[in-house]
Amino acid sequence: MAVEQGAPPAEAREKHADLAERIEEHRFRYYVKAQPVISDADFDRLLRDLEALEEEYPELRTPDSPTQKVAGQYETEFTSVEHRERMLSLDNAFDDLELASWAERVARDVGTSDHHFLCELKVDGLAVNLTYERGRLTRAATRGDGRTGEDITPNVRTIADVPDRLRGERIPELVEIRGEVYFPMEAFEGLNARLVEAGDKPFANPRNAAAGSLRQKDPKVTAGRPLHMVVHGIGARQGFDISRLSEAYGLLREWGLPTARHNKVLDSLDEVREFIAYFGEHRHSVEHEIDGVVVKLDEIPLQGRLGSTARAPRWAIAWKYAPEEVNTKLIDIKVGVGRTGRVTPYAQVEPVTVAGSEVEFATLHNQEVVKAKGVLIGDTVVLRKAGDVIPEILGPVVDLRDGTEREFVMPSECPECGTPLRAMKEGDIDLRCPNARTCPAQLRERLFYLAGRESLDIENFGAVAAAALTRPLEPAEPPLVDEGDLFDLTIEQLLPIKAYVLDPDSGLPKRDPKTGEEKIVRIFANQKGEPKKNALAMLKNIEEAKTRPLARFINGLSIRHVGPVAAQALAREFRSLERIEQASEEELAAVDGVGGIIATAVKQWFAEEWHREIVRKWRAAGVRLEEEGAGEEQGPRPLEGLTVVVTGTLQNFTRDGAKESLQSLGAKVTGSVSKKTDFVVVGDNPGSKYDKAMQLKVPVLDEEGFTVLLEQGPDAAREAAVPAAG
Ligand SMILES: NC(=O)c1ccc[n+]([C@@H]2O[C@H](COP(=O)([O-])OP(=O)(O)OC[C@H]3O[C@@H](n4cnc5c(N)ncnc54)[C@H](O)[C@@H]3O)[C@@H](O)[C@H]2O)c1
Ligand SMILES: [Zn+2]
Repeated sequence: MAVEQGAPPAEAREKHADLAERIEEHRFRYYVKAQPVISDADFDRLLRDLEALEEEYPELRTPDSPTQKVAGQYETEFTSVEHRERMLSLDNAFDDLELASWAERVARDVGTSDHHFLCELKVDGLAVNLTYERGRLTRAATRGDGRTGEDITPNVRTIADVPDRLRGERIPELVEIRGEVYFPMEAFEGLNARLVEAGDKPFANPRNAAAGSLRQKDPKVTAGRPLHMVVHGIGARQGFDISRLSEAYGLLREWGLPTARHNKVLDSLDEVREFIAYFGEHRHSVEHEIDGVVVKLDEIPLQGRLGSTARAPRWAIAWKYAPEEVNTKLIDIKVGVGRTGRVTPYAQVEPVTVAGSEVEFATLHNQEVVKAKGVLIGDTVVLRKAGDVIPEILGPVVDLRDGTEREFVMPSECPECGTPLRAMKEGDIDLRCPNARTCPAQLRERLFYLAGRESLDIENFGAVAAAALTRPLEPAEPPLVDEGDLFDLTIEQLLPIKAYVLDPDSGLPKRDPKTGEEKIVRIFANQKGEPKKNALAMLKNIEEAKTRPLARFINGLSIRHVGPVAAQALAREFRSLERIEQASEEELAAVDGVGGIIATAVKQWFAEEWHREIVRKWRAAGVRLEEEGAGEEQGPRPLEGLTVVVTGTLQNFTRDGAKESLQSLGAKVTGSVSKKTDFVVVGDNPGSKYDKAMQLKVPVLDEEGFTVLLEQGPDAAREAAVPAAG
């Protein structure tokens, strides 16, 4: 096809001008105000759109296009300073193809296959240039447009990581050190709380907090912020010859500069891919937020051979991970009631996709947290979903407020039963619904937990069943008014039940997307009124659950402060629920892993008549509520006296299951390896406990060896162990 050399159509010019203007505006808000109004991902998309347009109409790619510049040139209240060497941005790779074609270009243009990749983490903060002259910090500046930055020397001097003087040997005449200043995630909530308290604007995320904290007129304000720095580059230099960037970092470190800990020099692109994949998985085990990996050519002479474009070096590329932060609208703040009556606010946001899943709700913990975050209902907020963690709201985008936003008010009554809420003890921040027995929310949540994995592990019994059995739309009388009748449920009781279909995240009724009406269904019966398969399965599973170990029952009672660990300890010590009930507070408190607070909570629990009634009904239904071999005819305890540590993932046991099996045979299970440990059971990905065991020559059992220990005892297991003991 013949290339037409005509001028770009007016439409394209307009689109270009519009995009360019928007990008400049967002850069100003981001770099100067530290209050961006769109997410980085949305910003990157705008820039990519502009690039695509310029790809199509190269004439539009003028030197002052945002694609050709590091950032804008802004008038600010700081003095401008020239960098001795330009500070550049980075080109991005968003997929493997882009990474591979970068590597290919590098290989072709350096003219030698003898080169190395230096992989670094991409720190999410703001770029700073430090100038050291004869070892003294003489200037610190922001990146600005890459040639001229802002002089922020007094502010940077307040950062503890940044040495005022370099120490050690071979200190050069002059060197520019480039790095990233960041604000730690853990300190972020506290900062916003203080800002809101003082009537100031909160920040939307830690990166903006870093920029805002550093670009302060008064360096005393900066000094009060816990800023850190990581060094990731070298600019101009005199009297400092380097041939490999990685080696230069070693020297910088000796001088006292905060170089990165996770850098790695690699030979091949495949290893680079592994590095990228590894930190994609372990993103949150790094001490600062990262948004990608920067791959650099390690050989400095070869870097020089490749040079730079107006915007970025050709010898480096930034691999960006999927963003974990998005902007969305905070539609409402609602409250939920948990199984112990705790009432927690949660955010309902306009649904967004982040880190691969759709998010509609985010936790807010309690009314104090809502206040500390400084968010208002109606705000645009930054929502973060990191790995498996529950989504959370970082902060509001204050600059988008239009005055219609309103403050959240914590309700004074339970949203499900109307009982006035209160703190259960003085000093408690959490408010609770005191109506433990009949509050539908608490009962539903308790049942859900009782049937859940940590307790009786009843399959086919989830949130929907818990709600349907306790608060059906029909019949008027629910089959369960508390957990007492759980083991007496019959299929006849289940068939007529009609209930809302609940959203598992919010516990709220789902709606028909077409009519907007709440979905109502017969939960346990089909159209013909016959039992559904899962109803029968549920009843069968409930029946089977009667024989679960005692600890699981204790855990499932939702006694305050009693979780799986305390439940184990109580079961192990007393071996029947009856004996736990009869024990004095002192006896309870004396048990290893129990203590005073739990002992009091257990006594208080049994003091309630309706709680004792639950236990009576369960017994009457055939639940034993004792450990096998309790009482006089105590079963054999072949592992009595042994101390065992379990680490890593086993195929046929959960961690708890492995523990329970050991404890039921009399072994003590502990969390750390010492000389007194008799065996360490090791599954997949065991970590440091395995190393410790090897070091101390403690016998290590794989899963097969573990089975030998359970079935044949310690002597046989010692033979099956990995390092022959002794
Ligand atoms: N939300 C908004 O409105 C808005 C506006 C402007 C820019 N931004 C965001 O800012 C970023 C773009 O800015 P950019 O030009 O700085 O590009 P960039 O963040 O993609 O990459 C360049 C920068 O990465 C930093 N960096 C971190 N770790 C590094 C390492 N190990 N080695 C080398 N450099 C490292 C350097 O400071 C360098 O200047 C993007 O994430 C963009 O989304 C957002
Ligand atoms: Zn209630």
